[in-house]
Amino acid sequence: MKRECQVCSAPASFTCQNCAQTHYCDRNHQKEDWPKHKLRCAPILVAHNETLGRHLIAARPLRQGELLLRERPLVAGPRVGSTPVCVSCYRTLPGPRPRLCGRCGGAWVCGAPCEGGAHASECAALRGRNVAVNAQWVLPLRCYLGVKGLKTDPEPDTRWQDVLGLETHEKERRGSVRWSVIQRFVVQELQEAGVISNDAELMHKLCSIIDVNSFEIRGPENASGRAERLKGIYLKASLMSHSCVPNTHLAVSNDFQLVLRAAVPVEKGEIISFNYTGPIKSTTERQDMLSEEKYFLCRCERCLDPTELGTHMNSLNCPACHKDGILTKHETEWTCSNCSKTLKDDVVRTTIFEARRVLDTLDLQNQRALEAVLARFSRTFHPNHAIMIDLKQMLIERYRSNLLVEVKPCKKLLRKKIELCRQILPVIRLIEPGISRLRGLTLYAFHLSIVLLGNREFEAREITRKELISKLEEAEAFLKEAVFHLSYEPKDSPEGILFQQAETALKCLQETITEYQEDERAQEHRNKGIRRGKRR
Ligand SMILES: C[S@@+](CC[C@H](N)C(=O)[O-])C[C@H]1O[C@@H](n2cnc3c(N)ncnc32)[C@H](O)[C@@H]1O
Repeated sequence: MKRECQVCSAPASFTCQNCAQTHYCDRNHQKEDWPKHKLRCAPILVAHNETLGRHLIAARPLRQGELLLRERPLVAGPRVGSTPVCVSCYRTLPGPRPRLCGRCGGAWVCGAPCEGGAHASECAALRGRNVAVNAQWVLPLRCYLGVKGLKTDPEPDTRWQDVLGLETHEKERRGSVRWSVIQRFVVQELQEAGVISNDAELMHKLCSIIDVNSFEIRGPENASGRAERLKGIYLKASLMSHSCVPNTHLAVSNDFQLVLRAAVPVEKGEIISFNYTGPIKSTTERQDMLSEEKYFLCRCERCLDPTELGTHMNSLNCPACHKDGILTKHETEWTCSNCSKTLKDDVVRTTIFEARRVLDTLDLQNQRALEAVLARFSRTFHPNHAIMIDLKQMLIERYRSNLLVEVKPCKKLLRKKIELCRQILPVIRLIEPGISRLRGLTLYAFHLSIVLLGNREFEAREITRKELISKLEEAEAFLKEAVFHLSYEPKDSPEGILFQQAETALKCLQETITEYQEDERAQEHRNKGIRRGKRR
């Protein structure tokens, strides 16, 4: 195909290296066009097909870690089911009697500066109406006011037009439980408040758009370290399709900037994906979430494989032949790999549902309770079942906190923590190939326990210095890998802060290893001298 210069339409001999989509006749025209071109230059393109609808693909081969997209949300706000947060800065409200906005009189804010900011748009709409703001409808109302602004604002933000073009799945949603909940707690309340009058249909559409397209973002921490989860609409990122084995790493910084990178090398034309459900869910759970909330059936390699890529995150132990047989799902039935036992799908679903209920109500501070549930569930679930991996992560976190308060970290606890990390790391590697936040965090926890245990064992003369060095070298390899994964986290996020600690820890560990190696060499030298002396 003949290529034309973007500026003068002459035959083009240069191509933009980043997007591989725009061409120029010479470098001067490329430079001249850059201020305009940089606004839409990205190595990913919007494509369309029957199954996925609009989706993103790689415009050229992508390297691991390569930046694909940086985007700010068009709008953000509290998510449904949020605890009361300040409607402007989103910090969890302090104390039992938070302050009401002095202008609209209906929204909780944490102080006078928060009466403007993100709250400004609905504040103006609610003024004089004597309405108590409900966190459930703050984000839908913001979207509604943005869309309305297309007609009423003297200089409207045309991006709201694009919001109206986002996927809604309205047909599937109409008449559903979700539809009734929105009718009751969003549409009806806003109609009663006199804010949306005859616009019930538009409000339903906007709520559908939020449910199908929004991203979860972490709000800022309040003084006690608590952060609320929020929702934001990112116009370009929302075109990305789902895969249970995604090829991107997605991070959102404290100022809500979304940064998307290639988690693995990606070929030109390959679909760009991320995991809508989060990684630690079984196929049964992911499929339910995706069909109930996103209205599609995932057909990715992980979902189609009854063993979930060999991880067995969806497998149960056979109740007939116990741990020898593994039950996996085939069509609508679960069959044992070892005997003729079968289970009906609804029986397994009830088991998973009950187990999740137990997990949701567990006291995470109680190590013994967590260990008891792990032991109990290990009779039913494969050791790598998503529920078991979740529990193991909870225990790793519990052990970490318990170890922090000990002057001399308990060896038994360290061994338990190491064992759990060892068990979950291979699973994470398979379901989150390439750059992975979860892998970075687990590797960091893993390395630290190996170092602490090695030191304790060496102090107690249970291992030699040589053995300690080899343990520290093992920890160093894990820490290096943790640093690699965490280096892609936003600097101001908890994971980004851990990255800085990990980098410092790596330097210290390398120095310690060098010191021990020198001591070891000096010792060997002395020993050789002694042996020579004895021979003489
Ligand atoms: C956030 S939107 C993505 C953009 C959307 N495809 C569009 O055309 O606007 C999510 C919707 O995309 C479709 N989708 C995303 N990933 C999919 C997948 N792996 N298989 C089938 N449909 C998918 C589903 O309809 C889903 O509800």
